[in-house]
Amino acid sequence: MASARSNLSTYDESNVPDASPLRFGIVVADWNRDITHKLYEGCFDALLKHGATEVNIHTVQVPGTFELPAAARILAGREKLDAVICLGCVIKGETKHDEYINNAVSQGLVNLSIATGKPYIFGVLTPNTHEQAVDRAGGKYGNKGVEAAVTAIRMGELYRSSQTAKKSIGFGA
Ligand SMILES: Nc1c(NC[C@H](O)[C@H](O)[C@H](O)CO)[nH]c(=O)[nH]c1=O
Ligand SMILES: CC(=O)[C@@H](O)COP(=O)(O)O
Repeated sequence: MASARSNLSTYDESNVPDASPLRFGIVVADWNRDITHKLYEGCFDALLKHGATEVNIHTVQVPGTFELPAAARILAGREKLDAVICLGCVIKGETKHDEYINNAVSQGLVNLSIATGKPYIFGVLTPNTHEQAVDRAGGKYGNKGVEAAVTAIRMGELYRSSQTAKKSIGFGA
């Protein structure tokens, strides 16, 4: 459903678990930083709103969206995390470069999620214009960073409970 019909910042709060036990990574791309920093603000505030603590939110910045999967994997190897949120904005140019970035990053993050069992969240805007990005970074269609945070809380809780179950029946983490 298009963002115009389903605001990115609107969700069922009763469906969001307590985030206080959860540990999050956030990786933010510098490209289009006027947009990505708005995504980060929305994401960070949404995590805190649902109980996450600042000490459990680990943030790194990378040059561009293409670097998000590698940095996310590095961060997940350095910190014990229940979910890793990746924030970027790839605005269509004259060539197909945007398609190569977006396809690589989306595939990379889903591959990481499936291979590791840990949720890597795709918080990347792929607009045709800067205006479309503004609309989705705290504008009239909400904030993609909020959507990414809520997804990370729900998936992070699922991951953490799976790790707890493993320990309870004797499997290592
Ligand atoms: N054009 C955009 C880029 N391009 C840079 C790539 O993400 C990458 O850093 C470079 O290809 C070197 O590996 N990145 C964005 O995040 N957004 C863009 O619109
Ligand atoms: C998506 C991008 O990397 C963008 O800056 C490329 O622009 P262009 O396709 O006009 O070279």
